[in-house]
Amino acid sequence: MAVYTDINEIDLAHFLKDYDIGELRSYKGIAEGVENSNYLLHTSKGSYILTLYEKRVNSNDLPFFLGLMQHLARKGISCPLPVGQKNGSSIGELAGRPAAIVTFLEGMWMRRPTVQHCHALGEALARMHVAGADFPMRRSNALSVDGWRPLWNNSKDNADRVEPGLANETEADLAFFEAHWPKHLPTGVIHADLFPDNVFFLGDKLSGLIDFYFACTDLLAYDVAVCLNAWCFEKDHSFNLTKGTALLRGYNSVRPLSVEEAASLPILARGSALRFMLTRLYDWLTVPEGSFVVKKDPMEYVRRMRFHRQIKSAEEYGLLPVSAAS
Ligand SMILES: Nc1ncnc2c1ncn2[C@@H]1O[C@H](COP(=O)(O)OP(=O)(O)OP(=O)(O)O)[C@@H](O)[C@H]1O
Ligand SMILES: N[C@@H](CCO)C(=O)O
Repeated sequence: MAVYTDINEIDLAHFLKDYDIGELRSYKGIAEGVENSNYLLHTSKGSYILTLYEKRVNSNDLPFFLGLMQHLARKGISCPLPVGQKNGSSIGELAGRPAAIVTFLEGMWMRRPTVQHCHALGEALARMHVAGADFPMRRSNALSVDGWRPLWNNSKDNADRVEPGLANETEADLAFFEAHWPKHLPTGVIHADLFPDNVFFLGDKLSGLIDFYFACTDLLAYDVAVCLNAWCFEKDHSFNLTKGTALLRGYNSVRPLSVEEAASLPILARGSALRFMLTRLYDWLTVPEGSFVVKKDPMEYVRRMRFHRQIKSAEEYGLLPVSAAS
């Protein structure tokens, strides 16, 4: 569960004096999430989410994350809106942690996304990319190709404990990406972690995007690749072509991928599978048993890496040829 930092009602009431969100009626920790501590607040003015940023979030990045949510919300993207303090700042401190309050989004995330959900997700992702185009701040992606080797160096000696041969397999992939990673594709603001648990729906209608704490400036098509990995594989690890087609069709209906982006999709999908394998592997090997962090299975993403190695073109993910798509 993700409540690493405990708060008490006295400190919370004191913290809330800096905000104009009414009287506190109740608060409770939210079990979901991995990175930060989240609380649901009910006040006389409504419901809010209080986030205490834990060690893995660099407080220097908070103005980017919170500024981005403000920018996207202003452009009509449904995402949490940071609530300003009376002095205008959106970042405070509580229990020794940087903390922020954002508006509560209605909806729930889909444990088993359908083809319709994948289509809606593709559309929403493209809308977010378009809305982010004039966001003035930049943040480089610490978890792109240059960041993978340092991350890998922490795990490589123990990787074969997860599966014999994984160390050599990963080394070969890293060398491949370092030599071939695309550099000249369109860039902009990407979410970089738009998994189903970060997308809320009310029925089949997408109601909002949350968790912008990996957002950064990077290749837009990389975000599409992350979503293909996160949304279009089934529990038995097979790729669902119908879901891939729906996701890409949804995306293309708002922001058509260029020919170059489409051609790079296989390497981007393979690279983003490696990125999630590496962070999962690190947690798998380092987070002690019985800790609050829910460890996710790195092998799920090793299987995806193997799948993407066989892919020759974006059509195999369901991208329709340009003439058929229009
Ligand atoms: N604005 C919001 N409105 C409604 N619920 C929210 C909101 N923000 C967060 N939550 C709830 O808190 C949970 C955890 O949030 P979030 O995903 O941001 O946490 P996290 O620790 O950064 O997790 P991770 O990075 O592992 O996805 C969500 O699954 C959701 O239940
Ligand atoms: N979405 C990530 C975890 C949190 O960012 C994963 O599934 O590995």
